[in-house]
Amino acid sequence: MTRSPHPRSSAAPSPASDDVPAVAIDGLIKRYGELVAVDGLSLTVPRGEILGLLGPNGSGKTTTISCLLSLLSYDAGQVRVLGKPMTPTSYALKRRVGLVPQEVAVLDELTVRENVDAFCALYVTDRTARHELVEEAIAFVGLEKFARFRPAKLSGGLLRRLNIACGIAHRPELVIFDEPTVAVDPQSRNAILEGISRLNEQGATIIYTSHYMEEVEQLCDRVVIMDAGRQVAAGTPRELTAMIGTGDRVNAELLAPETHGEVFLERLRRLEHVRSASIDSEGLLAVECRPGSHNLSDILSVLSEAGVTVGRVTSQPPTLNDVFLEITGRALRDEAA
Ligand SMILES: Nc1ncnc2c1ncn2[C@@H]1O[C@H](COP(=O)(O)OP(=O)(O)OP(=O)(O)O)[C@@H](O)[C@H]1O
Repeated sequence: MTRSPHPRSSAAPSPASDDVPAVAIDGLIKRYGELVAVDGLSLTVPRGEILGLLGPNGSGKTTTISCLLSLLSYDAGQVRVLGKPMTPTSYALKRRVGLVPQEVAVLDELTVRENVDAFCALYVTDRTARHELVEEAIAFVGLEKFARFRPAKLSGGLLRRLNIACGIAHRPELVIFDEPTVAVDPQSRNAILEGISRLNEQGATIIYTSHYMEEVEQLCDRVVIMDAGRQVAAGTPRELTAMIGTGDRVNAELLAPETHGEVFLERLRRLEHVRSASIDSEGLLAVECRPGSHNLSDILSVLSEAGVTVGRVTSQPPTLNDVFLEITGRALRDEAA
């Protein structure tokens, strides 16, 4: 997705309407029988933002999106999109929003071009205008060479790109991506993330749901972390990682780990900036530091004094997974396939 630029969203916000958030959700509750899938969620997305909704499978992201678009009824709460209440029959409002759903939703009997045209026709009736929009959307996702192909001939990554073209061809002001990179090869994944950034640069507000914290960290201005239908934390990736008690993680590959006792681990744990130290079954030493500065040389000195020889040493700043772990006691990845 690196070809011709997609022009600014057709109804780019006027300066006056910039004050109206793209999305305002207040006290949303959605139950499926006994199960509370969304539990009192409130969320505001200012215009121009890329908001990441991050949470493990089943945390309520898709249900939130479906309620937001009035594709599902809900039990309590209010939803306003681009300043207006969203209802099942808000057709004019829906024209200003694009959804790229989690499951690829295209028509098998139509070609790539016909698919994009069919989705665009839901919102744009004028054929000439639509022709231009369709060609732009196909170029935007880099599918020009495949325009005459049917979906069955496309790889998983290309199918995802077609799914995106179908969701954005009508140039929506707000675009919602629901886990668009699941089961996608790295090249297509990068192309998708790049394309989303470009859409945002051209004026679209983005909501991006994912259980891949790396993508959310890379792409999003602000992140809302969900668990069991609730918002458990919100902020920029930097704010979120700064608010927890975990600092950098130092990992060191221990050579002949079986020859070392536990004594040096105890010494490491006594260092002022060390929060925890452990060795996994493969002989990898993991030292979790406290936030702020830490002294790698202290750690290496303890190892050297104890006669421990190390291979590769790495140091990583805290991630959104650490944030999730600290708040919920579970890792995002445990539940995310
Ligand atoms: N139609 C439904 N009927 C009953 N329960 C449902 C239905 N859809 C979703 N759920 C349940 O609601 C909860 C939230 O699901 P939802 O799909 O919104 O989560 P998610 O964070 O989007 O996860 P995923 O990435 O797996 O889709 C889960 O426990 C799920 O099993």
